[in-house]
Amino acid sequence: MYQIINTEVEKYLKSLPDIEDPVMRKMEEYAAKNDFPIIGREGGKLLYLITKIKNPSLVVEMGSGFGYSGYFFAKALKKGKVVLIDYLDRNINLAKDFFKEGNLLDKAQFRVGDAVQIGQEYKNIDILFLDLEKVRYLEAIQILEKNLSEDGIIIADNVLYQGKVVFEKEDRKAKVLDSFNRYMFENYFSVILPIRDGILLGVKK
Ligand SMILES: C[S@@+](CC[C@H](N)C(=O)[O-])C[C@H]1O[C@@H](n2cnc3c(N)ncnc32)[C@H](O)[C@@H]1O
Repeated sequence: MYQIINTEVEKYLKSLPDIEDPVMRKMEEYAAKNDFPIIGREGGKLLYLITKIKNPSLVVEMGSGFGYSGYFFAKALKKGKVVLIDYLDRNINLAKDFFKEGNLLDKAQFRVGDAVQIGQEYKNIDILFLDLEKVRYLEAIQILEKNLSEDGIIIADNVLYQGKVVFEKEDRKAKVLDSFNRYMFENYFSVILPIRDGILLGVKK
């Protein structure tokens, strides 16, 4: 794993005062205990901010895990819903439990199955969040882009892939992510924020 942000800067960022939400904290503890990769507090707060600014009617998450990223979307939603999709029943059931505890069940829809397949059922997606298998990012956007609303936003996590897109260009996943990033920069107005593992934001040109 390569260091994307200077360690001291990262420490400073983590030391700033933060929101307290017992369910969020519980989810972070679950992730740490089970070594489950989540977008993390800074990434989650970015999802929250974008949702507040955008005021979307429909958010679709591809690869929801046990609901941590979805929780930030749901918490920020004023209207509409977030669709959480994951392959694993176990993850989605856990997400339902956490959402229930956070009183957010009415903001969410839970789906089990392949996110690329299920995602296609939704039209006019205002925020499409990609956090599924990295090798499927390019396929996912190419299939789902027609389902985005006019000013839809794409958010993709892990696009720097622990720095491997820069330092291990021959790595199979790094290659696919590099192709995805290039596609997003050519066809969309995109930026990559070096938060944690790299988060890409894109809108139609
Ligand atoms: C990195 S974890 C998701 C973390 C979550 N987004 C968060 O930040 O809290 C990736 C998840 O995607 C799921 N997944 C991977 N490929 C998928 C696919 N094609 N369809 C549905 N789920 C998928 C895995 O089961 C795993 O739970």
